[in-house]
Amino acid sequence: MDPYELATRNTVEVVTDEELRALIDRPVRRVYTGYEPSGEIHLGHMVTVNKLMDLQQAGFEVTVLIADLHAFLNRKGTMEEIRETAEYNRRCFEGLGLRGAKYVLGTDVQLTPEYELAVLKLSQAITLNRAKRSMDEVGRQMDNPTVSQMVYPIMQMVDIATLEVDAAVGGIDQRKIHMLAREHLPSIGYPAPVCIHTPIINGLDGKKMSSSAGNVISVADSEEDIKKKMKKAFCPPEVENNPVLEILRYHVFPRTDAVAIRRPAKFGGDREFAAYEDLERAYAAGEIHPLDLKTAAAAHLIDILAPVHDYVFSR
Ligand SMILES: N[C@@H](Cc1ccc(O)cc1)C(=O)O
Repeated sequence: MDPYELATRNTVEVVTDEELRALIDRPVRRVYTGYEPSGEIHLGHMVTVNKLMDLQQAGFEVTVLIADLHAFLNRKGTMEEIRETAEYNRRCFEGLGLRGAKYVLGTDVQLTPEYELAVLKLSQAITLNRAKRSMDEVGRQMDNPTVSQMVYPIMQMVDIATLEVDAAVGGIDQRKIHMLAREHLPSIGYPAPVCIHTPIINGLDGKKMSSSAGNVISVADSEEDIKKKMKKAFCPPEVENNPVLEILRYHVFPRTDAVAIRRPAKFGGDREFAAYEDLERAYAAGEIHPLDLKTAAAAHLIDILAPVHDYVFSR
């Protein structure tokens, strides 16, 4: 696959397309994603992990920021609690295939005088209103935001300059922060980053994904857990809001050449798909039973996650 196609497949938006094309022509190109340390690394995180792997294959140098201070500012726990999950998360990302990436812990780069000065400069240029709105889909309990949650997006902007990356990858929920970065980083002497946005996928029940709702599959899940959860997954006969199809599209196809759907002979026997679009078309046409779709998705997901699970927990 050519670098442009690798960079853009399964994205919802690239800002801007021309800038991405120009970047791909440069001999050295750097991209990053930041993650707040999280109790479990799950299918939601894996959408951007897969995109970073695409970009690595497209010749980008990849940095993964484990944003411990950001998690703290966003009221996700004490610094000690967050520190503990940070190391675990790094193992998960490596296990998922992000080897050879540069891993940076937020607190290791965010407490220098230069970083602080950049934060202060930008904080003087950005209105409270813009800062707050940029956190709409990222901040916790934003009906009652803290000052730290206004510092958060500004630090995220300064991360881009500090890590010296040309491009930022994130879910579409990062869009408003990224737009602020594009607008304001030039004022501190740093070029506007190219922004690559991936979709936010639904939980297994078709509702908003959340670890506490238990509607996610994570790296910590065993084969049995995955089977059980997939069996219960919401899988309507249509293409819209279908979490099983989303798993096949964003997690299975990027990591495999072909997906086999096993069907009883009386329903036409097995079928194999080399591209997601073909499978989606067949499903929409009623040629694949939801149960057979689920079984195939579960089997592939197990193949993908079992070695990750082993890597993370075999110590
Ligand atoms: N805002 C990201 C985390 C993040 C933090 C700092 C960054 O520089 C980048 C990303 C999230 O919602 O999880």
